[in-house]
Amino acid sequence: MSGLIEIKDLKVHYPIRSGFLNRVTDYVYAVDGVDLSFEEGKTYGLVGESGSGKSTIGKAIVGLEKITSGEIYYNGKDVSKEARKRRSDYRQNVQMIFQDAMSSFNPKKRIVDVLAEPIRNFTNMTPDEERRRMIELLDIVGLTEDALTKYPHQFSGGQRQRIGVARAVAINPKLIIADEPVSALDLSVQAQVLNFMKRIQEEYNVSYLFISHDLGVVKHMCDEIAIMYRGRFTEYGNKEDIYEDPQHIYTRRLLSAIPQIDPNNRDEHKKNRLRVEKIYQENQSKYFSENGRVYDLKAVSDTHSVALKDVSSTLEGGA
Ligand SMILES: Nc1ncnc2c1ncn2[C@@H]1O[C@H](COP(=O)(O)OP(=O)(O)OP(=O)(O)O)[C@@H](O)[C@H]1O
Repeated sequence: MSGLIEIKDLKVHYPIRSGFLNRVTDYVYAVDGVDLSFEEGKTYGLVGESGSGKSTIGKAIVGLEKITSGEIYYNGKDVSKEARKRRSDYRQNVQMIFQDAMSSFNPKKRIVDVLAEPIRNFTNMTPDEERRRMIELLDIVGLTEDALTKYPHQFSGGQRQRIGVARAVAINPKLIIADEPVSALDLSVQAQVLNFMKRIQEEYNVSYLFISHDLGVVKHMCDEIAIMYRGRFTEYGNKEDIYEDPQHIYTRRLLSAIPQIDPNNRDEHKKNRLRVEKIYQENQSKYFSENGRVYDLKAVSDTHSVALKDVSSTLEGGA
């Protein structure tokens, strides 16, 4: 056993019920035999098309989804049964950031209560220590103490997501599952949140499982990458190998959907970035078309590369 947390042959099958008696007639094999080993302070990317099972893996690891079979080893012990217990040592060490902080925060709770919840659940801090910890957490995500008395709706989407990051790291977890953490944000804000996540990693040596459909963001954030297709990993490896020498046809197809822009050509990069941001701001919509092709603007982000995902064929196929 080498990793901090090890996932062995993880399966999550959802029963499909039908008929008058509501009998189980089939299963959705959402996750169907996945192995993953997390080391300290590293970021693992999980990419794949919609419905391939990415979120289900994340939820199963954090204990929000019941696993059908497989093991989760933490400190050398199989904790797959305790993963769903609210206050176990494992649950303290594996936290989650959701795509939309607005829906994961209770709108009636002030930020002081949002941040205090994990601290009170998992630590024995005095009220003074608790407050100091909250101010330290806000500081690391670029916010000040006055945020504590406000409500979630009083912040911008990016600020809320930064508070989500602060809450996830509040009790020093070893692993944070980040499920599409920036895909609901405007392009200009995405990079900011990602940079705060990187800074937190440097400070606390936390590992991330970074779930995204955006290969540009994954390239920027991750050390190791798993490509997922129909509940399984079709390819797994370090970033360089996956991007420079993809072995599997499905990975090649995913990568080729994103035209790469030479990262050394800064002028070109900047010009494209500004162009894409302008298009996004003007359109405020997911898709935009140019020269007969349709592009997915939400697939555009990342501080180092700018790319438009050509989704013409998907749309034509789905129409
Ligand atoms: N509670 C559920 N009951 C039945 N099927 C489910 C349930 N949750 C997810 N699924 C199915 O499991 C499969 C994997 O879903 P999952 O949400 O993990 O995919 P994903 O790769 O995260 O997709 P997306 O990128 O769209 O979020 C899909 O076919 C989905 O419809």
